[in-house]
Amino acid sequence: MASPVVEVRDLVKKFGDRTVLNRLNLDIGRGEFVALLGRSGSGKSTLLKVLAGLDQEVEGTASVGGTVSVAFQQPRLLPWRKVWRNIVLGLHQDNDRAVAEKALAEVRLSEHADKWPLTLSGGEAQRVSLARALVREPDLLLLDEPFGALDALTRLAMHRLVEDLWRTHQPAVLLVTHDVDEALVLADRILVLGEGHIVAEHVLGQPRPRKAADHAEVRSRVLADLGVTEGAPA
Ligand SMILES: Nc1ncnc2c1ncn2[C@@H]1O[C@H](COP(=O)(O)OP(=O)(O)OP(=O)(O)O)[C@@H](O)[C@H]1O
Repeated sequence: MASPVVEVRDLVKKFGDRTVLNRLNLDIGRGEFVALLGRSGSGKSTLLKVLAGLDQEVEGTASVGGTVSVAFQQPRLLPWRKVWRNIVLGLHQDNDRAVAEKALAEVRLSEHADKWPLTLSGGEAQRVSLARALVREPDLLLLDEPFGALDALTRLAMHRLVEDLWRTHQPAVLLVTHDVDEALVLADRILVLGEGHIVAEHVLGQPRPRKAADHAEVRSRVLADLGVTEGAPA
């Protein structure tokens, strides 16, 4: 892989006596879209926190070549700042309304610039959160179950939006999800976390959009990796 944006080598993360990540290795290429699946408690969010630089008490190395933005399941907007000010919060040009408006147009929320976050729907708030992440033009975008709290139709619309934004901005993406179908639609590569490290990798075919039929076989294999009997929820 030419100059990976993420290089993780023998990463170990312990909480007290408990080893959550155990000699984990991972490379992500520039502009690559990777989905990370794993059973509840397998350490997905822990890995994202390490990559975001929020947890540095680890053994091994986790290097990121460039800037990182994170979007979480909960949008985490500041309720006392209008939507546009949330987007540019902390940027060096954080009074730059034009920057915020461009980002809002990209997530199709132009008319919401002057609203308060608490007046937004869940899907709208999540789009603001994406705009805030992308306005920093990150080399790596970490998405921690960003669509998990949304209804099914909104989630489908978000998938299309994220794919558009990914094509426009071309960050590498690491998406944590419980939804195998979401991973199949969005990712170039699906990784399965178990026993503290990557236990399976599935490379998905190009070009996009792939056909549903092409997904069926990979879907079965990912579910088997997760120890889920097909037909049962992951
Ligand atoms: N700050 C902490 N202190 C102690 N234990 C923690 C801490 N953070 C996470 N853990 C433990 O580490 C394990 C992995 O947690 P993590 O949140 O990374 O899992 P996950 O795969 O993201 O789970 P889920 O899919 O349910 O969100 C869990 O057993 C959790 O209880």
